[in-house]
Amino acid sequence: MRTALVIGTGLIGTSLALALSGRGVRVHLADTDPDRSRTAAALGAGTEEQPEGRVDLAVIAVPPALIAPTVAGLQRRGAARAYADVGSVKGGPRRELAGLGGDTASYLGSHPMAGRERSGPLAATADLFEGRPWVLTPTPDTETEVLNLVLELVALCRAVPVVMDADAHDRAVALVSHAPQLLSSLLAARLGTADESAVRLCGQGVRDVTRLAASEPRMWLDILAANPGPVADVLAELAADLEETIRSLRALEAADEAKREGGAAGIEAVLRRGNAGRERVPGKHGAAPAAYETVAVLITDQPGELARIFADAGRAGVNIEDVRIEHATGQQAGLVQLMVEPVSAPVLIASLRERGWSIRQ
Ligand SMILES: NC(=O)c1ccc[n+]([C@@H]2O[C@H](COP(=O)([O-])OP(=O)(O)OC[C@H]3O[C@@H](n4cnc5c(N)ncnc54)[C@H](O)[C@@H]3O)[C@@H](O)[C@H]2O)c1
Ligand SMILES: O=C(O)C(=O)C[C@]1(C(=O)O)C=C[C@@H](O)C=C1
Repeated sequence: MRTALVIGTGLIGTSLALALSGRGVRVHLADTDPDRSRTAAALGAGTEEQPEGRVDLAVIAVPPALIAPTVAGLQRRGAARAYADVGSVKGGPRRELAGLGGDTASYLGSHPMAGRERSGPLAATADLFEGRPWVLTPTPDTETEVLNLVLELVALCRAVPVVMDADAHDRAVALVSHAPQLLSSLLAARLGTADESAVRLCGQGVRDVTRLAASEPRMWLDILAANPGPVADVLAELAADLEETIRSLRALEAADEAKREGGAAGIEAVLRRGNAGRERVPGKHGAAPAAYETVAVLITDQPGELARIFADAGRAGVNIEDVRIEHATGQQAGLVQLMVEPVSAPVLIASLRERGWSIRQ
């Protein structure tokens, strides 16, 4: 692929444009908001100049409801050899494109399973998709050249291609992406009206489960409106689980010992089912979940502390597999949790202590 046109230079469009530009593709950028394409260009994602002829691949990174009309418009002016979108929902846009009389053979619906709770080009990073699944939904009429160009896009972004049927994809993301977004919002919404004395106690657990609640509501309304049935099905099952869990908790309050035992068994069953589900969540780079050991290091909240800790870990010859930062409320300090291979943990602890770091165990 030599040339690409990215329509919609928000988080996803700019991230993939940065990856393509960084690997030598000439990328043209377009957005209905000129500030966004200007910002993306200033970040090095490509040029705001529009292409003179047809580009190899047009990537449509606009909200789901606008994908089909945008693809159809580009196809009418023969903008590219192939068209791919990156929307979070796949069945609807393909059917809408067919309804608009668009060419479904030169279009391939795709969805990178990577993102974040922030929107816009300033949140973009070139490595956003590295090692992440990127769903492709070809149909029997998809042209081979189109599939190959989109596979090249995925390879240039260092993601892992996964082929799926569009409707099966939509049912899958209802469970692994769309319902989690709503559950995060629902829980965070409870904090909105909670007493300040409760909110000030927020620790890492509630931060983890409410991260997604910071997402852009308009974008998510668009995503959920394009996949309402499968998401409602997941939530209905969860509602049944919640009712069962509430019954168990009420039983734990009962005077009758047998009832309390039944309640405890119900709660334990939920927690164990949770353990089993969590174990199935793939680890980094789509690999099997890894059992890392956590080394917790106290840091002061000042510039360069994180860089220094990473450099010291590097000097100890230890690879950091994952990292989390916990900020202490009202203090200029925090706890950095470094996840490492179990064999590396003692080496890292000894080496960091030697270099003056305070380790929490
Ligand atoms: N945010 C995520 O985590 C994530 C992850 C994977 C896929 N997606 C999908 O990627 C797409 C883009 O999401 P995002 O998070 O980058 O959103 P974003 O809000 O950061 O960016 C969307 C951009 O599209 C522009 N835009 C809107 N209508 C346009 C039009 N008609 N023509 C040109 N530009 C237009 C907006 O001005 C904006 O800059 C969506 O379809 C979303 O479902 C999002
Ligand atoms: O990690 C996040 O912040 C995301 O919300 C990313 C996430 C996801 O649910 O995994 C969100 C929506 C996308 O369509 C793909 C990825």
